[in-house]
Amino acid sequence: MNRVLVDCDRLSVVLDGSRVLDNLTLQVCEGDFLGIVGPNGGGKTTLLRVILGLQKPSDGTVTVFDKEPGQSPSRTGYVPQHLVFDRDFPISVRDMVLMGRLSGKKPLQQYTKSDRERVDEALETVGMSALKSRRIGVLSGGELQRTLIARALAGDPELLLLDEPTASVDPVMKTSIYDLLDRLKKQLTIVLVTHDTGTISRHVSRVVCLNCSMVLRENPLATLSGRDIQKSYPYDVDLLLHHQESSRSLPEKS
Ligand SMILES: Nc1ncnc2c1ncn2[C@@H]1O[C@H](COP(=O)(O)OP(=O)(O)OP(=O)(O)O)[C@@H](O)[C@H]1O
Repeated sequence: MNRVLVDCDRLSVVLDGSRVLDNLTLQVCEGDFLGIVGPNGGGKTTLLRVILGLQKPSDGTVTVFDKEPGQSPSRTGYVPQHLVFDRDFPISVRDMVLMGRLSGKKPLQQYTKSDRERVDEALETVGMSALKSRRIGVLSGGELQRTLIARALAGDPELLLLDEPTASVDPVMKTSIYDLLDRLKKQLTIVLVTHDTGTISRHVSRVVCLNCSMVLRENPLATLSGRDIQKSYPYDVDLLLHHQESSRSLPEKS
């Protein structure tokens, strides 16, 4: 088995009196591309926040790179679901991506030539080089997502956590973000929170469902059925099971 990077053992998180995660046991190993699906409010973002050290567990233990969460910031890249910023603030795409090099720097320490080179590589990787001088406030949803992915990559992480990176992008940009993740998964361990249940099976190596009753079911992809995913959602979902050569729909509805 590959090295365990994230180890959640009987993790529970209670927020404002509600048990958001309940007794969750989960490992993320080096080389995994793990998809996390589940309904709105199912605790997906909370799980990422625990892994990042931004949310303390109420019960259970979590280690990330064999340490307490948050102790290895330069090894973990994060692409948040929501970015709150002033759209009029005059910061360029390149400046935003440079922030990915801040980890480990002392206050007011200058960026180096190698920081800037790494940023240009990250922009190239996500296909944003041509827009590097553009103000972030005018970017489209897909361009902003690519910028945020570049910012995460600029820190040279070993583990990349993405929270719904395709939530507000059109189908073409969605495909291109998945193409990018397919390339990145050869070098990085990836945890992807998404509602794209019909798409992810083509890309990820494993899927974890955090469902309405906050009970975790973890299945090897081969045994994850349409009914399993449908049970996690309070409404009908369309599912496609993709094999390497062909695809077929799963008509199961509970
Ligand atoms: N700081 C907080 N205080 C109280 N409740 C919170 C807090 N943060 C999150 N919650 C609640 O915890 C639950 C899980 O939230 P979380 O954002 O983890 O869900 P999610 O699965 O990522 O949802 P979505 O798919 O809508 O993004 C929600 O009901 C949310 O309102």
